Amino acid sequence: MTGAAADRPTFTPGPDAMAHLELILNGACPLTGFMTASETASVAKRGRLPDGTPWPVPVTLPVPDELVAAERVLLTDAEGAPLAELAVSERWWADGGHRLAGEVHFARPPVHGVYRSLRRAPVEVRGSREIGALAHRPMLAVLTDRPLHHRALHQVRAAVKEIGGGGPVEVLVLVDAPFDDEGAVPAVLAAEPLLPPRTRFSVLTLPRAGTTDGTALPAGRAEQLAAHVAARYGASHLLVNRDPDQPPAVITDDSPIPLVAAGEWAYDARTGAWRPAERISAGEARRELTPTEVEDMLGRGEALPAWFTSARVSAELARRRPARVRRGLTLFFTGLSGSGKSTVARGVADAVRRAGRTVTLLDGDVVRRMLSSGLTFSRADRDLNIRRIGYVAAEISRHGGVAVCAPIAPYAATRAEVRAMAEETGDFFLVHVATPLEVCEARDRKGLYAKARMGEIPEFTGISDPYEAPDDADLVIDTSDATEAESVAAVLRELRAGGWLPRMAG
Ligand SMILES: Nc1ncnc2c1ncn2[C@@H]1O[C@H](COP(=O)(O)OS(=O)(=O)O)[C@@H](OP(=O)(O)O)[C@H]1O
Ligand SMILES: Nc1ncnc2c1ncn2[C@@H]1O[C@H](COP(=O)(O)OP(=O)(O)O)[C@@H](O)[C@H]1O
Repeated sequence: MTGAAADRPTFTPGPDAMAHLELILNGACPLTGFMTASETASVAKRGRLPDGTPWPVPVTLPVPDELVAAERVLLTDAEGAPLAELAVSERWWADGGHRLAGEVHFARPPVHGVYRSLRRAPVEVRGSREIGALAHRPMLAVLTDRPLHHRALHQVRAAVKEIGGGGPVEVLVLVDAPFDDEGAVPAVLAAEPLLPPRTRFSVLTLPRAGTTDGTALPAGRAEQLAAHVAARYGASHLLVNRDPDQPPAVITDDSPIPLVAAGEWAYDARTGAWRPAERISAGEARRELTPTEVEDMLGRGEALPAWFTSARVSAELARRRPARVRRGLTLFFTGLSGSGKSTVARGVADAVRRAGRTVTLLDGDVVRRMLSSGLTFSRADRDLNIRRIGYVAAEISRHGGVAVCAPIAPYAATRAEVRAMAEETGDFFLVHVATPLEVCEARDRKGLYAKARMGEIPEFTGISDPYEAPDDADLVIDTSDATEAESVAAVLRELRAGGWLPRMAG
């Protein structure tokens, strides 16, 4: 998003650049600004800045074309609050986009981000330790973006013992969470009583992209980034948990603090306790549940087993991911005009209501009157219309409701945005009403196709404007040869099978 002031435009960085900016502003990296092309190349190649300072990942600022000429740019959060001013020293180009490099000057303490009070800057954590004996105590950093179940808790306790040799060790849990979503934060905090006594928490957002083209960080670089950031927080060691199925990460000499490899722990079904895997007799070792297994159990409303995780963490996860019969759902119909979206959506909404759930029907016509009046059928306006629907649906979902949406939504990228938005607060289910154009046109309930054919309505979907058929639909229906009741029943069947409706309803 760009703003207008002539001499100093404003700009809200995207998620990765925002994470980069936060690293610069809070002192978690050795940089005072965004990298130049040569700094980026050096870091990508050698894991070091040109002056030899070790640093594992590019820290760059991609900007839209209209910002390229700017000398100074005011960087703001998503709500427009100023965060910092960039004094541009270099403009460069990578992977199809412009980048700006230059010093960043702090404007105002950031207030954005979920759990802001827990987003402690490294200096705050270090400062609170630089007195007396604390300064010399080892501090083990644990970076996580997921809840700590029994396995992880055992690994932390074992590493504390290994580092401290019986003496006191502090633990710093760094929770990597997105800015605009609580992520795993509450579930991680729920494990506090089960962690060693001297444990503190800090929330941060690490960049996910390892290169300028947005590809994910390779494993070795992700570990290095974690080690550098942890060291800035004052940690003396970093616990690293390598997936035994993955090839070992390349460890360079550049790690600022020692990496402590977490041992492999498993649940011993014979003794009923977690133990190092090598001490468990063959056939008795049970590995922890996978995230998919956890998600499935939560979806069915089942409590997570006590051998796997604590009741506290389990309760927190159940709060965030209630059983699907109570969880928010965005049921999104897409298809050509006249394909049957409104008719089927109405029938489904009634049945879902009868099943006892709270439903809001966001039908195309009503939305265009209430939320999107004044918008045209240009691509930009259609996208805006769909984003508005997605935003409202996600909020309905956040409160456990079912949002049934029935716009044409012709563009795949915009539907993907809505899916991402909706999945932050609940589930998303996409129904493609794939009735062929000929059938829709023959129905021509509102006489619009005839007008479009005569050129009286420009940009008419399917005639003179595109419709990108989804390849990610959860259900495809064609209403050409079905009755309305049959089409409605097809959708309800899927909702029941997925667990969003009690089995007998409808
Ligand atoms: N140019 C053009 N193209 C497509 N549709 C048009 C157009 N102009 C008006 N209409 C009528 O508007 C309804 C589609 O609005 P939507 O909000 O669902 O469209 S979009 O998702 O924003 O593309 C659509 O209603 P449905 O028949 O319910 O789909 C049309 O009746
Ligand atoms: N199986 C079916 N499901 C939905 N609509 C059907 C079906 N069979 C015929 N129709 C008719 O097709 C038309 C679909 O219109 P509508 O639901 O407004 O479509 P859209 O919202 O996609 O523009 C209605 O006149 C409806 O009666």
